[in-house]
Amino acid sequence: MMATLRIGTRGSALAMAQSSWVAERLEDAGYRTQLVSVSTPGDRSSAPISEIGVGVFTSALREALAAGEVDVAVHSYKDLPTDPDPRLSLAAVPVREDPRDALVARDGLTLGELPPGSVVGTGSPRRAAQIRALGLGLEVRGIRGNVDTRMRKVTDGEVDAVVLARAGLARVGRHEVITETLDPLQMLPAPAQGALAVECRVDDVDNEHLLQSVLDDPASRAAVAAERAMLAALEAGCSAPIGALADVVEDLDADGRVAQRLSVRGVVATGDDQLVRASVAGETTAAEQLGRDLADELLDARAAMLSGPGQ
Ligand SMILES: NCc1[nH]cc(CCC(=O)O)c1CC(=O)O
Repeated sequence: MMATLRIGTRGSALAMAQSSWVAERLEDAGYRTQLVSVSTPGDRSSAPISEIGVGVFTSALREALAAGEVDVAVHSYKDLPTDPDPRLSLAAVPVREDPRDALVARDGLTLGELPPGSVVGTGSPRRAAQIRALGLGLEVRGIRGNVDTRMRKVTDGEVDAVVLARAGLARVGRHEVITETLDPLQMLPAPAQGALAVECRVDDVDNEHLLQSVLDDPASRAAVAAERAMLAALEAGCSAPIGALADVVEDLDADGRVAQRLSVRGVVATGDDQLVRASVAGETTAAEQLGRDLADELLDARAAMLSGPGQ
């Protein structure tokens, strides 16, 4: 008789939706699962993420996994620190949800329809910098809280709109509140947004193979690897004003054959709300190198902008 896989999860609606989704895939493949709730300091605090730190949502789950209290940890990939944990293995990156950001605005409005002076609530420096750079005269106000708390600020009239990950809304079945899905040309998502990271202990090799064979999606893994390598090379955490999005695209190779390539875009805010953008493309098998190349391009472009002729 096979042992039951204990899946560690945070108690939030989003975390429960994500770990239940993973549990269902495993059950469908014939494995028995059990969800084990793990509470984290990030769930208990309402301070800004920039104060409580990267990894606040994920470290308690990782500790429970490393200690053998659970066999599988399911994280929102974008919440994981870039430093690898040598005790753990990234067994699977399941097929990614829509990575884009979404606007939830009063009266069904889109970004372009919000009158100048409208207040957009977001605690994310990445989202704030990109909203300001649109030049629409929108005011950004820092807010935090779970998906429901943030949406309530719109219905209560405290802000005119909020920006949230589309994937988070979709996973909790609330995508109908979205008034506009933001084009990545205007709003590049956080590296790994919309993707899950499924971890197990590094020495739990059978479990690692099982999780990989049932759950891993190589295209999602490659895209996210490039975005995270860019982030790591820029030595920034999840709350930094950095966006990235990699897409697997069909392209013609040197011999005119259709081949899969990875196209990666990145954006960095300079601190005075100017944005620096760059993009690279290459082999999906070289995802991490592509991410590092993109980081180099962004750093060069930023240096050129900061030292260039002022206006
Ligand atoms: N930082 C919190 C967080 N972590 C993951 C998601 C959404 C799901 C995802 O991006 O995978 C969210 C909420 C949000 O950014 O709106």
